[in-house]
Formats: sequence, structure tokens, C-alpha cells
Amino acid sequence: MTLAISNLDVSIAGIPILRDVSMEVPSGRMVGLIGRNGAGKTTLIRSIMGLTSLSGKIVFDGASIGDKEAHHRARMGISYLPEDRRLIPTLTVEENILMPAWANKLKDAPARLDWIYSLMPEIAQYRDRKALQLSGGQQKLVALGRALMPGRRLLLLDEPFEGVAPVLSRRLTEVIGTLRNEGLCVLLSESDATHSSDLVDQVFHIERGVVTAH
Ligand SMILES: Nc1ncnc2c1ncn2[C@@H]1O[C@H](COP(=O)(O)OP(=O)(O)OP(=O)(O)O)[C@@H](O)[C@H]1O
Repeated sequence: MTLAISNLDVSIAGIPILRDVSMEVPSGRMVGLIGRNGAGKTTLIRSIMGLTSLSGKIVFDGASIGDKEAHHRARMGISYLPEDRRLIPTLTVEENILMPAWANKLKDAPARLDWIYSLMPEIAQYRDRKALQLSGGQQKLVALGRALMPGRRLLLLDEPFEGVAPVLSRRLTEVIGTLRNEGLCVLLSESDATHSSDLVDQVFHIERGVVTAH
């Protein structure tokens, strides 16, 4: 279940954003991607998810996925927590979590929902509340639940701790640690290593679109 990226180049509007990126997220490992604002973290994560046009190679679980559509990658078990939460404010917590199940017509949605609630019992408590009634940190947990609904083989977390209060950051760290122990591959970006240093097995740094291993 390794993710292997080689010689990835991404330009947006003719401007090179990622340059010759090669890196690996080994099976069952948690890898950190550390870089300042604008370094290219989001662009790299979006490229893995299939949301940019790119040149280079992305291989997941032995299959070349660089030219596959985002929904195909989602079906392979790749899930993505965007930096902004993008919950639908007028839907309930449970409806937000179930959205990807409806979109992908998942038959085992109830079992997946149970697993998400057992991972984060606190969100089960406010399952019937509208998303707009939650704090930013609570919404982040719900967004993580929603990201885990379609697939749980490779989890891409884009700055999950950004703007989250300390108590909920600790809780988020705990939940991500549990996921790692369950064998998920995780790629987690952060602007510095404050929260991720205790979690990750390996760190890559990104600066102006260039990735280096540390
Ligand atoms: N749609 C776009 N159009 C033009 N430039 C873009 C676009 N998206 C990203 N960029 C540029 O690409 C570079 C990398 O942006 P990216 O969002 O990937 O960085 P980041 O490391 O995730 O930063 P942040 O922490 O601020 O989200 C930045 O210079 C940004 O201005």
C-alpha cells in the first residue's frame, strides 16, 4: 500500500509550483510534509488526490494513478482532509459525514459510520446538530470523519491543526495516532513540526516547490 511519487512537476497558470518532487509514504507509515505558507503543500496533496494536472509518476499500491480521476483515487481508498473544512453548514453532522457515501453509492455506509463514531465518540453525540452550530475544532473532527467515510487506506491531511484550539488539537493528535496504529498510510502537512513531530515516522521538507527528505 505504498505511495510513491517520482519526478512530479506541477504548474498552475504556467507558473511552476512543484519541481521534480520524488518521495514515498511507505505502507502503514505516517509521513510529515513541513513547509511555510505558499511552499506547495496543498498543491502536492491535491496532486496526489487528482485535483491538478501534472507530469511525473504517482504509484499507489502498485498501480499508476497519475492519470486517474479524483473519484477513481477515492475509490482506491485515498481520502483527503482539505485545509478549510468545507462542511455544508445547513446539513447535520451525520449528513455531512454521509455525503461521500451517497456520492459513491457505498452499500456499507452504516458500518463505516459506526466505525467513525467509535473512533470519535464525541461526534456521535452531536450527530443531529447542524454543522454551523459547531466550533471550528469540532468541525475539523467531523471533516476528518467525512474524509474517512469513502476510504481508509491512504489519508492525506492538509494542515489539520491549523486554527484548532489546543484541547481539540490534542484530541486530533490522539485520533490520528489511532489511525496510524490501525495501519493507515498517512501524509500530514504542517507549516512547522509543532504537532506532527511526535506522530510521524519520517519528515519531508518542502520549500518553493522542492521536496527534500530529512
Ligand atoms: N490556483 C492557483 N493559481 C495561482 N497560483 C496558485 C494557485 N494555487 C496555488 N498557487 C501558488 O502556488 C504556491 C503554492 O501554494 P500551496 O497552496 O500549494 O502552498 P501551501 O504550502 O499549501 O501554503 P498554505 O499553507 O498557504 O496553504 C503559492 O505560491 C501559491 O500562490
